[in-house]
Order: sequence, then structure tokens, then C-alpha cells
Amino acid sequence: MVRGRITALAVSDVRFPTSLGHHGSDAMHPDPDYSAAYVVIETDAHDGLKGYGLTFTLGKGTEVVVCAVNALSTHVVHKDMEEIVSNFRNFYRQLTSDGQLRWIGPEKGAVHLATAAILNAVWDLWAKQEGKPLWKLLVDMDPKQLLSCIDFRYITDALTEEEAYEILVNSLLGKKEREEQMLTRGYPAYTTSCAWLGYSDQQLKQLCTKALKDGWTRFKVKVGADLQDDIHRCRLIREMIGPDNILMLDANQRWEVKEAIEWVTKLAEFKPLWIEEPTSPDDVLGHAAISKALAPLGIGVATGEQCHNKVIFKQLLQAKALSYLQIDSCRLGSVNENLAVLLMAKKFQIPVCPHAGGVGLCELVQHLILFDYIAISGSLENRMCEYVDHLHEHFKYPVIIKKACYMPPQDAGYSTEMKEDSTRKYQFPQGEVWQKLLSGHKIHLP
Ligand SMILES: C[C@H](O)[C@@H](O)CC(=O)C(=O)O
Ligand SMILES: [Mg+2]
Repeated sequence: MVRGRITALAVSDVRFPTSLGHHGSDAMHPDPDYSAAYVVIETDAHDGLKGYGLTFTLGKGTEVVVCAVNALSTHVVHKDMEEIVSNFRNFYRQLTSDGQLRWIGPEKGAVHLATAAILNAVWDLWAKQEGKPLWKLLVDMDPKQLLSCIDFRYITDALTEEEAYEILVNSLLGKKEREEQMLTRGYPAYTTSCAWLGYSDQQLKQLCTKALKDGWTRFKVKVGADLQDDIHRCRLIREMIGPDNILMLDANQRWEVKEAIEWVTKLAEFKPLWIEEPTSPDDVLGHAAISKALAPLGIGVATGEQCHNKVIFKQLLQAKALSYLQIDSCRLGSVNENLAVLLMAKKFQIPVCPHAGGVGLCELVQHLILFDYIAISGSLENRMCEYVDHLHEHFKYPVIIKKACYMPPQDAGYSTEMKEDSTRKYQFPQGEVWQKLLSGHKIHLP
């Protein structure tokens, strides 16, 4: 049972120096330090439970998101958990509609990342209080309760609450069987870990050989900085994985619209399934033009990891601008806004292939995609969830991958809690890892 009044909200700036090993590097982000604005909420309930939430950042700027979390905290502290979750849609709207703070959004940028971190903590706490992993909490909710978590403002021209209800009711058929199937087989994943842009050929070959041995069949490679290098790397990886495994490309917004079409056409011989983020994430019509031009080559457009909110997703769907929709558990306004996007994707019949990786994104988004399969989409066709093999050791309940599939988490909560030792050591700038780095010491990192 949900219980307690929120008595405290603390937020910290936790950064991992991943740029030292070029992990996570791409054509626009050559030196990311995978980081998080990490939120902990406490209540006056005598159960010892806390809610943990985060949003993902790339290092610098995390302090801005931390400020935004603090600015929003007045809407959270002293709130009753029962009051929040019994009208979650209202609470979501309260956080996103602060009459002064919305001016620095609305529902985008640092303030929306902060909303995500806070709400992720609330969902974690709710699931823990119910003694269920988050995906199961969602699966066990009836359609009305699920809908009461969603703010439909600005999307009713694409999806009404009545239509969303119908989708959820229709998906009740076969739900139990799909849950069983997930528990035994898990949700299919693909890996991005072999081919970050800053990795050498030798590293790429080594990682790819190991991934193939571990049973991976779907691979994503970073492109976009240099065409000849892309051709070289795509050839290398295609030769390694063979003609039958799946290859995806990710340009991280590097190109103009026309340039994207020309560049990807030159990579078509490597038979990529999709080109991800070919251009600005805000350019809905640009994505539509790229989609139309690449469709005859059998290449789809994927995007979403930097889509600010449900309105951008709505327009991408309405404009037939994407073939694969990539929700992000920490950029959209937590589970609440992701539910809206999952339902829109179902209505427009576009497969959802979530963005994961970063720090903690795999831990969180697995819950959403499991729920999507069991209670909304009912399909695995053309669907897979990203996996990146970094930083899981810092989480108390890390993801479990078996045969290249996410196995449903069994621990209560949203898998958001980090180990205390990790948050202490990697706190920026006072944690011991950063103190050593900032004073010029070399450190050994896994
Ligand atoms: C900067 C991040 O590592 C980004 O490259 C991640 C990404 O685009 C993906 O995982 O997809
Ligand atoms: Mg990407």
C-alpha cells in the first residue's frame, strides 16, 4: 500500500569519467562523461523505504539539472504519496506547469530532465511500497488507473483518452501469456558497445568477436563524422557479423537533411536497418523527408533519445517521419509521459525500440519496454531494446542479460538505486575519483 508524506528530497551530481576510454563517443559527443542528476526522496512512513531517481547527462551541465531539481522540489516535499499517485496526472501537470519555472521549458531542456529525475524517484518509491518491480506494478494496473497517470494535454488531436482506453482494453487478451513469455525468454536487445566512434579498429574487432560469442545478433555502429571512415568501419563490422545479423547506424544529429540522404545512400550497401538521429531532433519535416528518400533503399529512420516531449513524438508520428520510435526513460517526463508515447506509437503502428545505455538507462527502460510488450503492443516484430555494457556495477539491482535478452527484474522498484559507495566516490567534484583526476593523478578505471 502506498503510504507516507515526503519529508526530504536530496539531489547530487554523480559523474563517471567515461570519456577517458572514449566510451559513449559519437559524431557530436566525442568525450561524454556519463553522469546523472541523482535524486533520493524520503517519507515519514516507518518502512525505511526511499525512492531513487535519476536523469542522464554527459558531464558538464549536470549542475544545471541539479539546480532545476532543487527549484522543483517545493512541489514535492510535504506531499502525501497517496495524494500523488491517486491523481498522478495532476501531480505531473503541477510539476510541468509551475507558473515561473515553465518559462525555462516548457517540458523541455534542463527543467524537464529534472522533472524526469524527480518522477522516476516517485515511481521507484511507489513500486517499492507495493513490493513489485515497476514493470509488474504497471502490468497489474487496470486501464483506468494507467490512464489516470497520463496528462493528455496537447496530444488529443492524435490520441484521445477514449482511444487509449480502447487500446489498453484490447491488449488485455493474451496479457498473462506474454508475461510468462517475458519471464522465461526476456525481451530482445541489441548492442551499441562494440562500435563507439572513438574506438580503434582493433577494439571494434575484439568487442565484436566477444559479442558474437555471447550470442548478440544485432549491432549498432556510430557514423557521421567522416564518410570514408564510416565506409571502412561499416565494412569491417558487416564482414565480422555476416549478412544475416542486423546492423543499425547512428549519426547523433550530425547532418543537414540533404546531406543525410546522400551520406546514408552511400552506406546502403552495408544493409543497415535504420539510420538513427540523422539530423536535428526538432526537425520533424526534415525527418519526414529523409524517411521518404531512404524508404526505397529499405532503410528506416529511428529517433527519440533527444525528443523533448510527447508533442514532438506526436508530430513525428503524424508526419510519418520515423519507422522506429526510441523512447528515453530519463528525457521524457518519467513513466507518465512515456506511457502517453507508447500508446501513441501503438495507435500509429510504429515499433518502439528504446534508447538505453548511458548510466542507468538500461536499468530503467527495461521496465517500460516489458510493460509495452505485455500490456500495449503485444508484438516483438521489428522491436528490440538497446543495451550498452557500461557502469552497471554501480547499481544495486543491475540489469540481467541472457542470450542477448533483458530478463525481467524481480526486485521491487524501478532499478534506479545506485550503490552508496559509488555515489560517494563519483560525486562531482568532491568524490575521491574526481579529486584524484582534478589534481592530475592517473587513475585505473574498469
Ligand atoms: C553520447 C551518447 O553516448 C550517445 O552516443 C548515445 C546514443 O546515441 C545511443 O546510445 O544511441
Ligand atoms: Mg543514439
